[in-house]
Amino acid sequence: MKVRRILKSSLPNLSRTETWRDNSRSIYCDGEYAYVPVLDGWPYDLEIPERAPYKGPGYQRLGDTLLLHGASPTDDELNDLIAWEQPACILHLQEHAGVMRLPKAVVLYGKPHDVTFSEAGIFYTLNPAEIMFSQGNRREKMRLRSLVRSGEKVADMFAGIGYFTLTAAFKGAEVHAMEINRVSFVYLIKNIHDNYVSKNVRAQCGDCRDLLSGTYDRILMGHFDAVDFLPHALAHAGPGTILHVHGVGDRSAEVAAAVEGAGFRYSLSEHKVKKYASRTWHCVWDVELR
Ligand SMILES: C[S@@+](CC[C@H](N)C(=O)[O-])C[C@H]1O[C@@H](n2cnc3c(N)ncnc32)[C@H](O)[C@@H]1O
Repeated sequence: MKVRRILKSSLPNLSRTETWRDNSRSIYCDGEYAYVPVLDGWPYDLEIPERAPYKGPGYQRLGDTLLLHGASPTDDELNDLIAWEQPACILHLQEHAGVMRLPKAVVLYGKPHDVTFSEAGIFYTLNPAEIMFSQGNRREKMRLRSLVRSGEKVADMFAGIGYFTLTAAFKGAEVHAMEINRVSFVYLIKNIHDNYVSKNVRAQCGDCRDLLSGTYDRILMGHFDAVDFLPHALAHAGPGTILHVHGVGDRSAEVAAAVEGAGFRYSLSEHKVKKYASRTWHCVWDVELR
């Protein structure tokens, strides 16, 4: 592979739009130097051997931090991954525990820290050792983006660091974001500010059951136990309100029973968000009240 050798410290000044740069290949770093792949026909400093592709366990990248799920990697797999991705930190996520879905993470390499990354034009900052971020919800965020209309009054009962709040605010909705975990709430406020949607979001730290107020056009219930919170959500809904109720497995009958119990006529549709376990899906039920 033909490369130009530059100081690693000057990487932030290197533009992706340099005409000589081969963006289809990754930059290789070794010590204080970075080796930037060069397109055919352009001057280069040296040729280095093609790297064998990484074949170890799958991982998720958030900024400069890698997250591994499932079985622990062997030492060889870990070393291959470090050489391949050159991360600052690698975490092995074992579970998301309790109602706050707090990650239980073992640090395999480096030191956990705040990471910033963008997804579909929205910037997120969080510390992945303290807060969950599911990239599997990306399709659901895109779906929400296509549904939300400017000026809608939206409640996000489980806002986390802003996964759905920011998406709705970007579409011009007036979002009431509620989050019980103080650590997540600090990131939520930062992410609202950093994405310039402060005028569209009212964020409150506390239990959504106590914070819901008035009637909403749309209610986002992004928690696996959302069905249990339906009576509280329905007390702040009216004809025309749309609820997005998340859950694992088939809980549509429970959703229907809660909505009927509150005296509403409704239409209900199910959407798959991501695979949760073999033959079990994380689903969202859209309920439109009449
Ligand atoms: C699954 S996480 C984040 C959900 C996010 N919408 C997503 O799609 O990834 C659920 C969040 O709900 C928060 N939470 C749990 N119970 C809550 C409650 N009663 N009121 C407000 N927030 C709550 C947790 O702290 C957590 O940040």
